[in-house]
Amino acid sequence: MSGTSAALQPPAGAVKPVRHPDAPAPGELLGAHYEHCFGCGGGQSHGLHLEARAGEGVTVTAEFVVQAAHQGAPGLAHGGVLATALDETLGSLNWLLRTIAVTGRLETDFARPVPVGTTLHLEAEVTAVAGRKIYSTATGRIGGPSGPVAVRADALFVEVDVKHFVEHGRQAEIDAAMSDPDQVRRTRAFEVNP
Ligand SMILES: CCCCCCCC(=O)SCCNC(=O)CCNC(=O)[C@H](O)C(C)(C)COP(=O)(O)OP(=O)(O)OC[C@H]1O[C@@H](n2cnc3c(N)ncnc32)[C@H](O)[C@@H]1OP(=O)(O)O
Repeated sequence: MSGTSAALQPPAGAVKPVRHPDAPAPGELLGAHYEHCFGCGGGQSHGLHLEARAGEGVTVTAEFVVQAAHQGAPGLAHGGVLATALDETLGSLNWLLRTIAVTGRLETDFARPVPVGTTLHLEAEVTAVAGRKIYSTATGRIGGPSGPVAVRADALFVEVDVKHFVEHGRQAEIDAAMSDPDQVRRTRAFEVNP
């Protein structure tokens, strides 16, 4: 059963997403967009360390191994952590569009419990774009990439200007990210179209 509400139905006039010509080739790992991102960054010891890979069109696949630090009930992944894995995977789609966007709405179905030690196999795709609104969907499977769906989500991301981060982020982290001598890291911290 899907939890998709009317708010996540693309409006009339929505168009198919267009893969950016400079998007990573299908099969290529996207790498972390920001070292301190809880979803994908290597600098978060209890983070998800999710690894996403470009697919065909505007799709990605990703893997997340549930660690003991991600428990809710004994031996089981916390639902909020699973929602984070879906959010991060969906967010990584924006790198294929080369659009800076943030999650406006995320609707999640939890279909099966996910034990600690499980590899969650995630797939996500952008389904439609309407102005600044980006509609997308994702699944997380267990027992292999073709295993049963344990979690799924539908989302609306909203395109923002880089000012969104500069105006709202804490100054220390903004300054650190902006002054990174590595141009790629500086750019990807905010997923800005270079
Ligand atoms: C750098 C990449 C990082 C990726 C990390 C993983 C993704 C994340 O977790 S991002 C972090 C979590 N998200 C956030 O912090 C976002 C917080 N929210 C906001 O900043 C704002 O509400 C924001 C930007 C989403 C929308 O605000 P604003 O820019 O003023 O746009 P606004 O005019 O309200 O909305 C634009 C359109 O989206 C729609 N919309 C906005 N929010 C929603 C929502 N929750 N549900 C449905 N529709 C919505 C509006 O109805 C509007 O539609 P229309 O154009 O048809 O009228």
